[in-house]
Amino acid sequence: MVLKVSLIQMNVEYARANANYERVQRLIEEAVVENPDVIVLPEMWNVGYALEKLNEVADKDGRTTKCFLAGLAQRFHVNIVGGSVATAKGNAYYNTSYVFNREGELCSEYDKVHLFGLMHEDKWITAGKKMNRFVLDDIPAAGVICYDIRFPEWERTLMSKGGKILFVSAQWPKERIEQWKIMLQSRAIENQAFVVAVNRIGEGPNGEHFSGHSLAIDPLGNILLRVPDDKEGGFTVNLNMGSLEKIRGEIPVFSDRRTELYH
Ligand SMILES: NC(=O)CCC(=O)C(=O)O
Repeated sequence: MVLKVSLIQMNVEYARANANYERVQRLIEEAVVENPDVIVLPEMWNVGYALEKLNEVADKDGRTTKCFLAGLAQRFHVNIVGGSVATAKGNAYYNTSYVFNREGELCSEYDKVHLFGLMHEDKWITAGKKMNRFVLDDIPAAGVICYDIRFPEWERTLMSKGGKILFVSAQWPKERIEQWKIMLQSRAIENQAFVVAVNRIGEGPNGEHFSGHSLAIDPLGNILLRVPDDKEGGFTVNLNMGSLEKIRGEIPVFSDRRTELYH
């Protein structure tokens, strides 16, 4: 079985939610022409890292985003791994990811677990405490957000129940893009899973340059798609899901684990 995935690499306008919703809608409308099975968005695409303005711009209970993404998923009959958005829930702010299936049903809600101090995320955002596993078109998958990829034990835990695709949404600066690539290839190889990672482009509030470099990687670590740096659009890749069982059968890293020794 081949799964067609469209990576939406896009600029994010600082604190301008309406402009960003319009941009996502336009890019999804363009991407569906290629008839993808899954669409993937970057991190914090509703307002960027507008951390000091969260009281004005965070999406209350994610209501606007959920309604928006559910509507697009249903309208185009496509699964959407909705990157993440800044949300306000109770008295706290979160970096929240929503996943919708083709019927527009919410499959997962995940609050980023590892907060990135270098971009002051930990001062403003509350860390999540739950996993992000979901099933799309009968394929078990998991999702993480940006800095989460530096914690291989987190991805291992998420993928240890048979996950076949790891989705990553990010705002990862160009200056560390080589680390991004190496870590994503490592997460693919060690979990024998496809990795689909979408990074934003454009400039951040503290002078960061985000170049994109979104990637789709196969379970052997080969790069299937590298989106050109600084290019905006939907970029589509085919994942041959059939290749996975053979790879997992030949080198059974999950069943060869010695978890009794790992303390
Ligand atoms: N938004 C993020 O979590 C950025 C993580 C990052 O840049 C890193 O180097 O890690």
